[in-house]
Amino acid sequence: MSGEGTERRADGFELRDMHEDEHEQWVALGRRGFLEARRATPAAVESRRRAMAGHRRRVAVDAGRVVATFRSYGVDLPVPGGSALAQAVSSVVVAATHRRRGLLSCLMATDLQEARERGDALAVLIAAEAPIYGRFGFGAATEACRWTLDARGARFRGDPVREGRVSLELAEDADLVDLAVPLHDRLAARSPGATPRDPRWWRLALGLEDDGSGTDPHLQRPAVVARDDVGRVVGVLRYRAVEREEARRPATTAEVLDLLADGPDATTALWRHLADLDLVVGASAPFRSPLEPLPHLLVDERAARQHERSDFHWVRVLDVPAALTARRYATAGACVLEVRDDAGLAGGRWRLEVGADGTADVEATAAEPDVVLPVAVLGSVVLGQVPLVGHVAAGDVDERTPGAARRLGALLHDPSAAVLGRTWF
Ligand SMILES: CC(=O)SCCNC(=O)CCNC(=O)[C@H](O)C(C)(C)COP(=O)(O)OP(=O)(O)OC[C@H]1O[C@@H](n2cnc3c(N)ncnc32)[C@H](O)[C@@H]1OP(=O)(O)O
Repeated sequence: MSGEGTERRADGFELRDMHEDEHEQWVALGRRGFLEARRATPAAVESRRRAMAGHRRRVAVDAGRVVATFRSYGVDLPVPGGSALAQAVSSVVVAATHRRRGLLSCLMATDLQEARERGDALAVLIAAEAPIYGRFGFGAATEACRWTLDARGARFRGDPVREGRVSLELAEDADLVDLAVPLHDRLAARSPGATPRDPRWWRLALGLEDDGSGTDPHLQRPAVVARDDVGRVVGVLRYRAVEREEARRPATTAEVLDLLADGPDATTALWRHLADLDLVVGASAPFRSPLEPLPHLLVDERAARQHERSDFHWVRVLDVPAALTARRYATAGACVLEVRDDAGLAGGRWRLEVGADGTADVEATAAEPDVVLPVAVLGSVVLGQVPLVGHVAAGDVDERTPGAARRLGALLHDPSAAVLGRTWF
């Protein structure tokens, strides 16, 4: 270290907090790093500055130029039945001229160490590519997929709209910020891994504020709000038409931008609304949970299809007792688990004891372990969405007591459908 918070590497690169006058370089590097075609407008540069205020922003600097960026900030990450203090990691970019020289590795090591020292239980991110983060102890903890609905073939089993339990109304973009924020927060609180969306998130998504991501405020994006019989907002749907015509017949698809639904009536009403649109042959909804109930709403379940299923949130455990006691469990049980962590942050041997009320006690122990697993596997299963059984079958889990991995898997599993959606940390 040379100076507070500054590290000068043998190759001369300086790793340190970003100076405020380097913000424009930060934004430019980010846009180049993600191969975006458009330069950031001055409004977008300012918007990014506001968005990142209060976040930890680290850079690598080579001869006065910012060549790498790394941002992190604290979130209350929803976990089954509660939430855990977590470090959200974002804006990870190394200039194309400076890659594979260990810059990300240095920035990540410092950030995870600081998060651990601050007392964060977890770190979380959304990976640009799957091979990047496993080496840092992250495991894929939620999955997302694209659901398509063949509107012409879709017949729904019930009709909650006609029964009057949910009513739909058109909404203007400007009104949606106030309507959607409380609904999303309510749903996210019970959705492991859900990413926070503050009013600014919505203003950007709605094109009411420019962050340079190219959201065009002139595009038509119809929006519908669902209310229950006492007028409470229980659903928000936004979509855009992807127009096509084949042989003088419409082949347009409704691409879902947001579909937030609290309960089966709202879920059915919003999917039915998409299926009933005129001039549209189908709906396509990216970044949804694979547990979306859509097929179960239909007479012909095959009118709904899952595509592009893939990892979404990646989680790294920083503090095993804090991570395991933050969540609730569906069944009682006990297990001694040994966590292996090459980075020396979270390794150890712990006795997990879950009581009948679903809360856990976790204590360090010298007892022989029932199960030995790498920290990345624990990160993958700690939100309850990814089953342990797949990791066992892959040989990543060392089961020392017969049947213990299956019992631990049953303790950790929480099959609640995550609220995902287009999102960013
Ligand atoms: C949370 C987020 O922000 S996700 C966004 C990630 N950013 C991007 O995808 C933008 C484009 N890519 C980049 O900017 C860079 O390639 C980064 C940030 C992904 C990696 O930065 P680098 O400084 O090159 O990583 P670093 O040199 O520390 O690599 C460490 C190891 O990871 C491997 N690695 C890094 N990136 C990748 C990748 N995309 N695919 C496969 N392996 C990778 C390296 O090969 C290296 O392996 P080794 O130790 O066996 O030699």
